[in-house]
Amino acid sequence: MPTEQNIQSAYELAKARYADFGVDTGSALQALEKIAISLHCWQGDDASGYENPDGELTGGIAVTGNYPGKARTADQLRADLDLAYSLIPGTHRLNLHSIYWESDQKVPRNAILPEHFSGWVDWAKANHHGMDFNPTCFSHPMADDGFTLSSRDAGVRQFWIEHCIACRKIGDYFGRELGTPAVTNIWIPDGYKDTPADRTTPRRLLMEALDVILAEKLEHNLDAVEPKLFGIGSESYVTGSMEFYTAYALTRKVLLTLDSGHFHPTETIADKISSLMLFLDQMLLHVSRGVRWDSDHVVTYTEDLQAIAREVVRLDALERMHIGLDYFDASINRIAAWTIGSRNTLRALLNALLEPCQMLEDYEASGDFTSRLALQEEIKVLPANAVWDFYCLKQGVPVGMAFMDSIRDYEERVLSKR
Ligand SMILES: C[C@H](O)[C@H](O)[C@@H](O)C(=O)CO
Ligand SMILES: [Mn+2]
Repeated sequence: MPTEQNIQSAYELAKARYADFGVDTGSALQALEKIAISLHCWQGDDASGYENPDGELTGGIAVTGNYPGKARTADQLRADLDLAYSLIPGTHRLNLHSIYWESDQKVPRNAILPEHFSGWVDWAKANHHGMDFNPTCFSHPMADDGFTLSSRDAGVRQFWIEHCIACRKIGDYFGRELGTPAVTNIWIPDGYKDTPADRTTPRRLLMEALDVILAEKLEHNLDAVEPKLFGIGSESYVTGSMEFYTAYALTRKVLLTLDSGHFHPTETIADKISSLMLFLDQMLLHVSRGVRWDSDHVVTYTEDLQAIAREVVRLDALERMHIGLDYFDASINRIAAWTIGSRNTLRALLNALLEPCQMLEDYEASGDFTSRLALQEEIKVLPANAVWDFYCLKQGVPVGMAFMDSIRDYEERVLSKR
């Protein structure tokens, strides 16, 4: 492990190197410190929640693996999250799903109330986390035929409308209590395995249902809608497609969510952000990693991730972008999955903040594409990691792989005993 002295010296050298390109590493770190990533609670227990923890995960999403020690109670999940947050530099948010209520009795989804989440709010207050929220429109008998808000059955639609309205009110409660608005993100799994005869009716029903759900203005809640290209069992048609939700978000003035795993494998959301943000006020990103048919692998330091981070930073609109993680991996230590994905996302954002944008833009504006390419290649190998290590040191979190020591220790002391 590098000594503090070595980390400091490496940082000074990196600082001077970046200064040659007109980049101030100190300003980049100040900007990074303000970014709050929303950690997804469902990585901690394979999206089981407390309503029917041994039930099947449905809705065309899948968790594979059986790594020991998954959290089975809210207290366990919070303890696991505490460890993850302690290994990630900065102050971050929690993204909660509605099936993580706390109550002595089973609560029907259309009857959940703020009081069922007061334990989470107390914990978030004590630990300075903002919170975000999600209706859970899957893993439920009312979603068994694959349709929820766009179901042709009015009773089914009504149930999910009531659930989503209840969720928005809980989001508003989070926002009010924690002094930072909650983003309540609506994702539904609705779609057909095979070619539909009528593509319009489910979309019209979804549009009408969303209009009812979003009718009441809530001061502390921000609404978001999340498109998807396909899911397992909805390969041929998804009601909530990109075009549907883009048009919906633009006309209803809500946030559009882009999940980086929700598109064709060769399609990146990086190139969509600049276009959409010219027309949208705010956006939610679900940072994920698609691998073949799966949209939810742990976020690694890929070129795609770096390209997404560059677009977010170049927009100069970090206050208008909400950044959350979204993946499920039960084949490795779940706390490590949160930590690795979060640290990678932050590292990609730091790399983007260290980019000599002005130089690149000047070359481009003057038509000097040769120098633009030369500089783009040069900056790939500038010492960003020395700046990252220094940031971790200053934030009091482990540098490099040292975070694994805490995870192994916790695994031995706590997870192995569950
Ligand atoms: C569990 C989440 O609601 C889910 O991952 C959603 O955001 C999604 O991306 C579904 O594919
Ligand atoms: Mn998502």
